[in-house]
Formats: sequence, C-alpha cells, structure tokens
Amino acid sequence: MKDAITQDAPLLKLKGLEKRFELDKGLLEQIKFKNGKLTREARAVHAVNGINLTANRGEALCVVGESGCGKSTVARLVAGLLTPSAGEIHYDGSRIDTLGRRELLPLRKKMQMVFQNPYSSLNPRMTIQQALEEPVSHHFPKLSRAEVRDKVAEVMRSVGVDPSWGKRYPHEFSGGQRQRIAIARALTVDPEFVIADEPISALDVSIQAQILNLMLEAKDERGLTYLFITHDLSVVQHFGTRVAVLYLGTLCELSDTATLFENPKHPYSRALLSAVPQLKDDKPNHIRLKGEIPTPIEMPQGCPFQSRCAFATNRCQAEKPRPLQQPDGSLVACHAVEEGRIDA
Ligand SMILES: Nc1ncnc2c1ncn2[C@@H]1O[C@H](COP(=O)(O)OP(=O)(O)OP(=O)(O)O)[C@@H](O)[C@H]1O
Repeated sequence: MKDAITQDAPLLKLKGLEKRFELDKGLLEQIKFKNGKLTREARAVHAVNGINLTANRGEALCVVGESGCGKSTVARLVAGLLTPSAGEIHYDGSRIDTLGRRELLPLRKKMQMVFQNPYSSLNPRMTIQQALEEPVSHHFPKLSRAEVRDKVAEVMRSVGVDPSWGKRYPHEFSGGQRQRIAIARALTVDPEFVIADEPISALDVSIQAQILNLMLEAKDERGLTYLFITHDLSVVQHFGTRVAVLYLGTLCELSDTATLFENPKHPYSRALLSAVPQLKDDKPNHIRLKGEIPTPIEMPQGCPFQSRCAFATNRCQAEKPRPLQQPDGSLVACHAVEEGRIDA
C-alpha cells in the first residue's frame, strides 16, 4: 500500500536496514565456552547494520567506504537480489522488501542495475541486438518488432554504440564498449532509478571518465535517479549530489557532496578525504588510520569505528552513536563531534 506521499517525498527510503549472512560453520566451531557453560552460537557476517537513508528524485546518491563495508550488499538489497534480515525498503512511497517475485515485476522496469562487470548483464551467447531487444519486448509487449528495433537503435546511438554492430557478441567489444552496452540494456526499458555498483572500477582509467560522463548525460536527459556505489572519492566528487559514508555496515556521515569535500566531520570521512589527491595547496595532511578494519562477524559494541579512531573514549566503546543533524544539514554519527571534541 502507498504511504502518504508528497511530490517531494524521496524515491527511495531505507529504514533501519540490516543484512546478516549466516555462516553454516561446523558444529565444533559454533560451540563456545561462555559464563562457565558450553553454548552454541550462530555466527553471522553483519554486513549492513541498521541503515536509514533516502534518495531523492533526480539525485545521484553515492555510497562510499572501504572494501567490505557493505556497499554492494546495500545495492543488492535495494535491487531485491537479497532479502533484508530486518528493516524496510520503500520505493516511490510503497514498501517493496516484502513483495513477492510477481509483485516486483512492474518495479523491475522502473529500477535497473549496472554492475562492475558488464558480462553479468550480457549473455555471451546472445548478440548485443538480441540482448538489448529482449528486455524491451518483455516490458513493452505492445510494441511491434520494428518499433522494438528502433527503440534499441536509438538507445545504442545515445550511449555511443553504432547500431550496425548489433550482430556482434559481447566478447567482440572492448571493456568500455561492453559497459556502454550494459548501460544501454538498462536504459532500453526507460527506468527512473539506476543502481550502479562500481560501474567503472574494472575499466581503464582513460575510459572511466567517458563512462561517468555518459551516465551523467543519461541522468540529465532522462531525469534518472542514481544509487551509485563506489570506493573512489574522486568519482564521488565528479558524480555525486549527496554522499553516504559507510563503515562496517553503518552510516557514519551523510552530506551534500560539496559540504563533505569542504568540511568532512566524522573522523573516518576525514581520513578517507585526506587520502584524495587535491590540486589545491591546502590539502589536509594525510591521516593514516591505525589498525585493520574489524571483522563484521565480531561486531564491536559501541561505535564501529572506535578501534581505529584517534578520538575514541569510554563512551565510544559502550554506546553506538546515532546520526545527528549538523548546522550545515549533514548527518554525522560520532560522539566526538556531538561533544564538540572535533570542530564540525
Ligand atoms: N553472500 C555472502 N555470504 C557471506 N558474507 C558475505 C556475502 N556477501 C557479502 N558478504 C560479506 O559482507 C560484508 C560486506 O560485503 P560487501 O560486498 O557488501 O562490501 P563492499 O563494501 O561492497 O566491498 P567491496 O568494495 O570489496 O565489494 C563483507 O564482509 C563480505 O565478505
């Protein structure tokens, strides 16, 4: 059922989203000696831990963080490829995480996904013409064959792929061209929301900017909304309207892109930003994070970032910080920022 929505309501809303991957380890590995007793514990990877987030219509919401912080899991949950362990996903005012396969079908047209590896969405045994026509025929059953062909040709041209190459197979293209074709496949069904999971990470640096620009043009021309997953902050700076910084499956900071780059507040965001090469002289000193990212199997109590944070106190060990709104509108989950121990 539709929530009460206004025109300004977010297109996507995540409420307390959680994903645990249960580990079916051997019985002996699950048995632990605790409080003088032998107990059996179900062990799980806590990939996403209670994320609240919205994507507004027409924006490019970037999700960043180190490898393993849960970025792809968020993308796959939103796309319906994974089921949440807890929490809710709302799209255009309706809850979607509880829908069955059939009920999700109309949404499949509105919401498309672009992966890091374009082979994931291109069948190697289909010519690209067949691969692109298939979703159009499926989602627009009233179109004639000629209309389907015209629609595909128009999208191919818009992503810089010559329609006369339609009889070729995916392996006959370069990595950059293949990603253009995968983007075309997503665009052929006229989506309104595109989830892009590291779409340029596997490409040559010289090609990356071309694909990013292509995705930005598609956004402007088609009024798309993006959920854009990346580990690369220079990509965020170029592409993002807003940025969500994740650490161990938890939201640390959510901010306008310009605000985050000018004034990152969470100690983790500061460390990430300090590692981005800048042209300006006033680049902050590179903050080296101590230690390794903890395992998401043994989640620490309190703030997930405490073991690597220079500002951590007893409170940080005991109490998980909630995201609090800052005067510039950003949300930051950090006791040190809240207590004024870091200039915000
Ligand atoms: N199917 C699965 N089963 C068990 N653990 C998983 C599964 N998928 C992901 N994980 C774990 O969940 C955590 C988050 O993974 P995820 O792929 O979402 O991170 P990420 O930030 O996208 O990392 P990367 O940039 O390396 O892809 C990691 O610890 C990962 O090992």
